Amino acid sequence: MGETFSWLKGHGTENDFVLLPDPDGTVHGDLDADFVRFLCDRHAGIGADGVLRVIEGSKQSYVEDGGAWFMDYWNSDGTIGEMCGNGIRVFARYLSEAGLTADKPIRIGTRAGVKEVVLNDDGTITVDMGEPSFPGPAGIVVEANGHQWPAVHVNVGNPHAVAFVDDLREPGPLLDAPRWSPAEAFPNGMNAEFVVRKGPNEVQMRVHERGSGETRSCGTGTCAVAVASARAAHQEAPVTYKVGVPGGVLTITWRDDNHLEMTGPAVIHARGEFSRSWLPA
Ligand SMILES: N[C@@H](CCC[C@H](N)C(=O)O)C(=O)O
Repeated sequence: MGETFSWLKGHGTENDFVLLPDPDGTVHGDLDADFVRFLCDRHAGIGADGVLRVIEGSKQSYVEDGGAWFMDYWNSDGTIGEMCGNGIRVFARYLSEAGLTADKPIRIGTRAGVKEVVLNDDGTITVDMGEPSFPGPAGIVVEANGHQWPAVHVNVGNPHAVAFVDDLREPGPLLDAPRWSPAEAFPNGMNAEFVVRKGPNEVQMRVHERGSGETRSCGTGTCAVAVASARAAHQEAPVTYKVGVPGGVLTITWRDDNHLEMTGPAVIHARGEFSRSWLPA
């Protein structure tokens, strides 16, 4: 059967990931884009929106402070994202179920810095997502299927364009990545969120993720949407939003220390062994 490696699958509000345990970094070395694309392929591979390689913080060389455990996150098209909000909850769930940590909080390193993650008694997981920033410029426009909307740039470790729409059907099928102008607003691409307000502290959104297409949820996207919604309504921190996505609901608090706190579910729902001899030639 050749050399095998173990994998798991997990999801957070139906944003799904292949996890690759690689504690000392010797199982997968440097992941490559072709391998990630194959793993995420829903027909020929295992199928997922992204890959999370699980490596000890001291065994990785991507960032200075890798935390106790480092989340090596990849989008399904083989590109790297700085941060993944749903992924980090799934990552923490795996660490806990595998008995790899009992820390409270768990310090998880990402390419957007170390995040503190707490497993709550009610089964949810809370992540300190850090401080948002609003790099601008003013006057950003997002376009999909011939429709255009004004958008705001919110960075929560990765870049988001948040656009308020009248109806979530307005953007149409998000088969292609939404475009934006001016071009320099997002030099490294962006994740696009389309949002409708449901109540004073409740919104519903769709997301097209950079590198993964339209997904059923995006944790960093819900953070960007919560803070953009609060600012649009002239609400000040602390404020809590329920953010609905096609795959569930996340609770986002913009704390008075300016940090965003994300709480939501995460499950591991499959595991297996894979032989490298099964990889396409
Ligand atoms: N699904 C994620 C975001 C993953 C990264 C994103 N596609 C990017 O390239 O920035 C989440 O839950 O935050």
